[in-house]
Amino acid sequence: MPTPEIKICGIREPGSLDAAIRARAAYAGFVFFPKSPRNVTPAEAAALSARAQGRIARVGLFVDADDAMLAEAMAAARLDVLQLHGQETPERAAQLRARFGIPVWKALSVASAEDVARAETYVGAIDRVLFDAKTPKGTLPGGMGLSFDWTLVANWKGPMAWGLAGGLTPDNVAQAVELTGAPLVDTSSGVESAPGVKDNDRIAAFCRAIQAP
Ligand SMILES: O=C(O)c1ccccc1NCC(=O)[C@H](O)[C@H](O)COP(=O)(O)O
Repeated sequence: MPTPEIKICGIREPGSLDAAIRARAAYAGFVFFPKSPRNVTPAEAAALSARAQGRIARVGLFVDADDAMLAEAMAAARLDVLQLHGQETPERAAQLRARFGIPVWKALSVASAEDVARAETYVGAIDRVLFDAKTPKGTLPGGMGLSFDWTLVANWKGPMAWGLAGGLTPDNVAQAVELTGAPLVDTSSGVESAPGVKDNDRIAAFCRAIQAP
């Protein structure tokens, strides 16, 4: 089985970015969502983005963001990928993909087979679906350290690229990859010491757990 690509999400500090790069993660995620403990301002993202340039791909994460917020973040942070983590419809995803001309990923929250099947409705609108855990009403729509039943996406053969997120840690990511065959894994709280505080040793351990020596 090929080694999955790795995305470390919710990076706010240069040291965490460097740790992700050293650990050979493919993607660094910057969260543009003021309610998140991982939120970055466009100015903070611009500095991180400059440091990341050419070393790791930059994913901007948004939750039902309006056009003005997206445009400001895009201009500041020179993002490589747009990740939509709210209730964005296929039409909205397609519109943003056309407007910004970069790949769009859509996170879908999963608790049942029907949730997984919703990916089909995004064919032609997105470049990758990220299956993430459903979170309780009134909490953040991601980054909560919750996982879902991985058998729902085991060896998923859908019409687009995909990735697995939700509750992945250095201790369980190898098992998750073994069970699902996910081509990309995404973690945030699993490599933190507190909400919004990345732990460089955990970033390294997470990547090591699924990479060939
Ligand atoms: O991380 C956040 O704070 C966040 C806030 C709002 C929407 C999504 C958010 N994170 C999404 C991610 O990309 C996470 O990596 C994914 O949900 C998995 O999180 P975790 O279970 O903490 O690894």
